[in-house]
Amino acid sequence: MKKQTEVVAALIWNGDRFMICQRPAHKARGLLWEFVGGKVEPGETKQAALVRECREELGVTVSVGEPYMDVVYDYPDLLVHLTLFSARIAEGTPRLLEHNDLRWITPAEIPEYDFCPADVEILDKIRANFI
Ligand SMILES: Nc1nc2c([nH]c(=O)n2[C@H]2C[C@H](O)[C@@H](COP(=O)(O)OP(=O)(O)OP(=O)(O)O)O2)c(=O)[nH]1
Ligand SMILES: [Mg+2]
Repeated sequence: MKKQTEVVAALIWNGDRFMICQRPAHKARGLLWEFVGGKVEPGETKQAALVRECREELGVTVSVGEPYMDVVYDYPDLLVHLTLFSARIAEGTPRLLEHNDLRWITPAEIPEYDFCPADVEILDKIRANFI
């Protein structure tokens, strides 16, 4: 049986737009869009992991809020348990230290992007909240 991998990610709003990031081409699920984040390391809290990942990937310090939603998704290579937290940027301006691209989009623009399959359920919830 595949071991479940804990992944954390950030839902960051700026007015009526939220941030999405395009995964680098060379990684699993390359060039698909996602929420910034990554795998929780052993001994680390989810919140601390999210702060670390946002520093590593975008060079910003985030303040982590409440969990917005969590999903489990069974990829061929990985069983992901993804927890998406509401977060805000406390310090810094996002830089592409790892990602291919970054956009701030409205919920109405969600269909224009190809997201990681695990995120689809989350994006449905975001859209539903803004209809
Ligand atoms: N960060 C992030 N990962 C996601 C999302 N949706 C989704 O299916 N994933 C998957 C993609 C990856 O296979 C897995 C782990 O994310 P990751 O590649 O960002 O992990 P990481 O930053 O720790 O990178 P690495 O050390 O494994 O290279 O979770 C999402 O919205 N954000
Ligand atoms: Mg990552």
